[in-house]
Amino acid sequence: MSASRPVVTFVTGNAKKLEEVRAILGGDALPVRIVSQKLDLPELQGEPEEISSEKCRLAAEQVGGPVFVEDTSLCFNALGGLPGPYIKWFLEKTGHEGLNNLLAAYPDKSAYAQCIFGFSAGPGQTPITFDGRTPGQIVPARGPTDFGWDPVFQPEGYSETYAEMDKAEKNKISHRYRALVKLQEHLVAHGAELPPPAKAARSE
Ligand SMILES: O=P(O)(O)OP(=O)(O)OP(=O)(O)OC[C@H]1O[C@@H](n2cnc3c(O)ncnc32)[C@H](O)[C@@H]1O
Ligand SMILES: [Mg+2]
Repeated sequence: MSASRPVVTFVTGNAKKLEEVRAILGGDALPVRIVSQKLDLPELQGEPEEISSEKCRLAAEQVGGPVFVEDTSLCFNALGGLPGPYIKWFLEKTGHEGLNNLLAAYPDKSAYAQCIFGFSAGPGQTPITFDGRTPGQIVPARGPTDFGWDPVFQPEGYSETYAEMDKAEKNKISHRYRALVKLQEHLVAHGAELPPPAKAARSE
């Protein structure tokens, strides 16, 4: 039975994102089957919503069927929301310490993590976006360093950084969780209308 469910491909080059998306979405409750494909898609400059939407449009063309992607931003309030969608490059070039140093001149260390999922029913189908935000503070790095900027982000109301938190705990309050709940609702409501699996989608 599960083999005939429409297939939706999560396109990402990031294994940790995939791990969290799988953990949050869980097993068989959806009317669609989620598979994944590792593609490094070009990302435009612009507002996070446009980046996610355009990334999704390209993913749908490349995969040739229903897809979703996500784009994650880390936004510092003192810097008007930067680095925002460019956090990947800031992190890569300056590291955790550099991210803290960016805020050295400002008393306001508040930030928010934002995740925007883009979903498209297939090539030529306009992407829909679903966003989720978690507010917090930028702090000196604490905890394991296996996922991006997790060690420097301490969510509001918690004394641990994302990195120090239990994975399950992070997944209950994270920006990714909050956005994914909305995508999940959409898939529950409309997933069965998607075309049945035609081309076998790749899974990894
Ligand atoms: O292929 P895609 O899905 O684009 O994967 P990516 O790693 O390029 O991801 P983004 O373009 O969304 O860039 C977001 C950056 O933030 C990091 N990141 C994403 N989600 C995170 C999270 O929940 N905690 C910590 N770091 C995260 C990620 O490793 C990137 O460096
Ligand atoms: Mg990317």
